[in-house]
Amino acid sequence: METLTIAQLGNPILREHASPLSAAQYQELAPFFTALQQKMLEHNGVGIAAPQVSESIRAFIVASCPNPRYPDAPMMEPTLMLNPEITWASDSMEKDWEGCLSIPGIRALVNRHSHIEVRYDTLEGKEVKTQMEGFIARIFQHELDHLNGLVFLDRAE
Ligand SMILES: O=C(NO)N[C@@H](Cc1ccccc1)C(=O)O
Ligand SMILES: [Zn+2]
Repeated sequence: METLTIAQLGNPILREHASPLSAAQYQELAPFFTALQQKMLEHNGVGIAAPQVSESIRAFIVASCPNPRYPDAPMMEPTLMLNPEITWASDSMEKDWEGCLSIPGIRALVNRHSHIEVRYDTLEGKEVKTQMEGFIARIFQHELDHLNGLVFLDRAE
């Protein structure tokens, strides 16, 4: 697999509806997911979606951590989420600043659900159901948008 490059806004791949993964694909994609996380870290990202490196599949990494781009971000273990879905979202919304590795140098205020319940599969094929709030819920919603051909500017207030 050649080195990954991050697609920039204007690249049609960012506007595609990404394809679901079959569980048979999970393990064979392990090297790709390692490269995806590395690419995110190289850019001080707190999340990254597969379509951003031109792989239109339903997978992303949520990896909130304090870094130069988001000094106040909460700490969490970087988590690979396969075939992720929101199963419940609060009526309450909150606005906060977002950026995107595909739209460098631009931040915008985006309204997101304050609390969500989600499901996703792990690389080992285990289904995880959990709830998220605040900045981590925000990152999840931002990444899920990428799987559906949306970017944060589409929702900027
Ligand atoms: O472009 C991506 N992910 O798609 N990375 C974003 C993730 C993100 C999402 C929501 C709020 C802040 C930041 C980043 O700036 O690290
Ligand atoms: Zn993004």
